[in-house]
Amino acid sequence: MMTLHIALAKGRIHKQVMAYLQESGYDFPTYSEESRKLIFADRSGQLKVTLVKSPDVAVYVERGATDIGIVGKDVLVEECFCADVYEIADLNIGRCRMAVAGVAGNEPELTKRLTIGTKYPRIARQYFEKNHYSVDIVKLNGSVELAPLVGLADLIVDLVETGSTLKANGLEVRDYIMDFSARMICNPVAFKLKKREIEAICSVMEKRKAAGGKR
Ligand SMILES: Nc1ncnc2c1ncn2[C@@H]1O[C@H](COP(=O)(O)OP(=O)(O)OP(=O)(O)O)[C@@H](O)[C@H]1O
Ligand SMILES: O=P(O)(O)OC[C@H]1O[C@H](OP(=O)(O)OP(=O)(O)O)[C@H](O)[C@@H]1O
Repeated sequence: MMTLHIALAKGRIHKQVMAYLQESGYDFPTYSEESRKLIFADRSGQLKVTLVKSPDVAVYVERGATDIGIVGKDVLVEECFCADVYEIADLNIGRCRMAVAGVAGNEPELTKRLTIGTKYPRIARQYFEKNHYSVDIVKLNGSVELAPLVGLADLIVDLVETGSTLKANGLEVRDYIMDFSARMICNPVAFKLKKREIEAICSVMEKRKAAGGKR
């Protein structure tokens, strides 16, 4: 077997996937959640894992720097990565929904041009265009829930899982746009050359999915 190189989206996804891999018997001697290292080899030589920022996962895979990658579908849709990599599995982890939200009980005047705060400008623009709203999109990089509280935006478009961040900040969902989960993507050349290795890792992840995707 050849070594399979995987790019994992840093954050929730890498933590969950590394826990799965370790529970499934892969041993990464130099890995810990706190480590500042970015690349980890498994003792058996089967896997090498690289931690990268979410929007970069498909870049590494597309260019063949890694064979496969694991990243949220939200990022793939926003970055429009679909043509040059294969999406080979829905891992059923990192499940969340993209929602439009605003200050609870405070509906904005829909006839005026609305300002929308979001980490996902493309998804937000498409949604409001489809619904015939005229909007200004303000691209933010996190803590998006703050924007309507300080007058930076009328509404936000952001991910919701439990709803606790919205609730803690006095916001409510106005509409749901799409559901998302983590996907495995593959470089087309690696898909041919490392078929066996890719099938092996897919079956490890499938077992976890069948077990309910819980740690
Ligand atoms: N609250 C959530 N619950 C479940 N999955 C989530 C949640 N927020 C995000 N995700 C999913 O996990 C992926 C990674 O999100 P995470 O917040 O860990 O990283 P990130 O936002 O890229 O990190 P940062 O912006 O801090 O660099 C997202 O792209 C999405 O698919
Ligand atoms: O519905 P909940 O379970 O509360 O989860 C939703 C929150 O999780 C994500 O933020 P994250 O923790 O990634 O922080 P960020 O604001 O830095 O992106 C998302 O952007 C929401 O803010």
